[in-house]
Amino acid sequence: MQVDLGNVLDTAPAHGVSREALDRLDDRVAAAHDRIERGRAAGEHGYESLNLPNTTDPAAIRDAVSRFDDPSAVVTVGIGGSALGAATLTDALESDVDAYYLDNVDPEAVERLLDSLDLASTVVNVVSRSGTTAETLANFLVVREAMADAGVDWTDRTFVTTGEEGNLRDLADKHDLPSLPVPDGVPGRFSVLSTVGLAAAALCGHDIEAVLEGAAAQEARLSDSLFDSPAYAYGAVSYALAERGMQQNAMMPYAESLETFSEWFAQLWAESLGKDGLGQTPLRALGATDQHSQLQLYRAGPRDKLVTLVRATEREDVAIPETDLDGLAYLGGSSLGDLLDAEFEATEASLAAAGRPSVRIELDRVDEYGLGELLYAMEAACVLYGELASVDTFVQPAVEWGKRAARGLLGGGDFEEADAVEEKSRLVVE
Ligand SMILES: O=P(O)(O)OC[C@H]1O[C@H](O)[C@H](O)[C@@H](O)[C@@H]1O
Repeated sequence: MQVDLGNVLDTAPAHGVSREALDRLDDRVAAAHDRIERGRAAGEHGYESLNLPNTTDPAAIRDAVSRFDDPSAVVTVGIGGSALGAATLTDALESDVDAYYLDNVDPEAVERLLDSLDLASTVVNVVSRSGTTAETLANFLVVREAMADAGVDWTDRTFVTTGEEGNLRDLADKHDLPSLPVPDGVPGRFSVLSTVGLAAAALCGHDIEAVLEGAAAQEARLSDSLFDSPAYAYGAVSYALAERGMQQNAMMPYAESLETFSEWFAQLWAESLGKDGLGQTPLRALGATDQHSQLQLYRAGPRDKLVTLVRATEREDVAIPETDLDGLAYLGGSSLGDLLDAEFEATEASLAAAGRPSVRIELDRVDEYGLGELLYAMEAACVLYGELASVDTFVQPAVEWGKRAARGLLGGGDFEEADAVEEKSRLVVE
């Protein structure tokens, strides 16, 4: 994996993040790296996430799921970091096992999925670090009822990944369900390289060892200079640009297989860095599709965006047939991959021509190793950014207000937040 900052330097006159600015920032990167390494060595909360390539035991994961031989489908019931990491992996990789995610409580979507499944050959993978998340527990109760209605013993088809306490752990213990622990000191959005993200991938037959090898390769590149670490190069440039007004970061992979990765990145970046009135808003985009949807704004709208362009340099390809159709001869004889690459490079150059910064991230392939590199590098980039911005990267207190309000509205407790919902003013136009 490599990170190319060339476009940032080419557009430096428009935003000020020049080579000299990066040289000046590098001393702060060195200090941040030192803090990160001390946190990792001490197994401190959050920093422990960057130790996962060495602490996750893939054999234990494989052993725990081994009882489920040859499922037709895996339904992961979880939300946020308990679903998006696993989904990034299974949505990016091919498998004979269908992977689905119940990470919302939209009744029509839940019913549509359950009606489509052969529950007798489906594994239900329930994931919750806290074991108390309302959406996850509600969906699990619905899925369990559906299995009963289908004459399926839910205890035969359910796997649990959760913490040492909470409703889910109690349920797993009571019914002796196969389960895995979640690692201490690893927030959900940083947990893809642990049991949380890798159990579903293992159930789908993916090479989770290769995912960890890719992650370890990027861990080995962490250094006291942004110029020696792709992860730190990305984190430092994202921070420097945000400091100079690039308050948004459009994650735009040129690979359908990385579309879910953008959703995972959005949680990682938003929940980690959106603190104390600071942060960089992650936008989800897809190349080449969103050239025809978002590029107008990125190129000619407010000068407040970094665009992150991601691609694999090796992929399967499809030839474009030769044609005698007027005006289309230039397409014939090339390939869809050639066209995708041309669009990628044209978008990058188009942004540069308008003084808009972009960073190019290139993987060799979108395979388990490449995904491990990319996921680890983004996590390390995020941790570095948080150090440079002096925010508390590993907590997310702002999500609690809404949880208490929702719980109060459902009668789950006496919460003043629920009262605030009731008292909210309305201005309805019909
Ligand atoms: O894994 P769980 O405890 O169920 O939490 C699931 C998600 O919900 C929380 O509200 C946090 O915002 C996320 O960081 C977390 O990943």
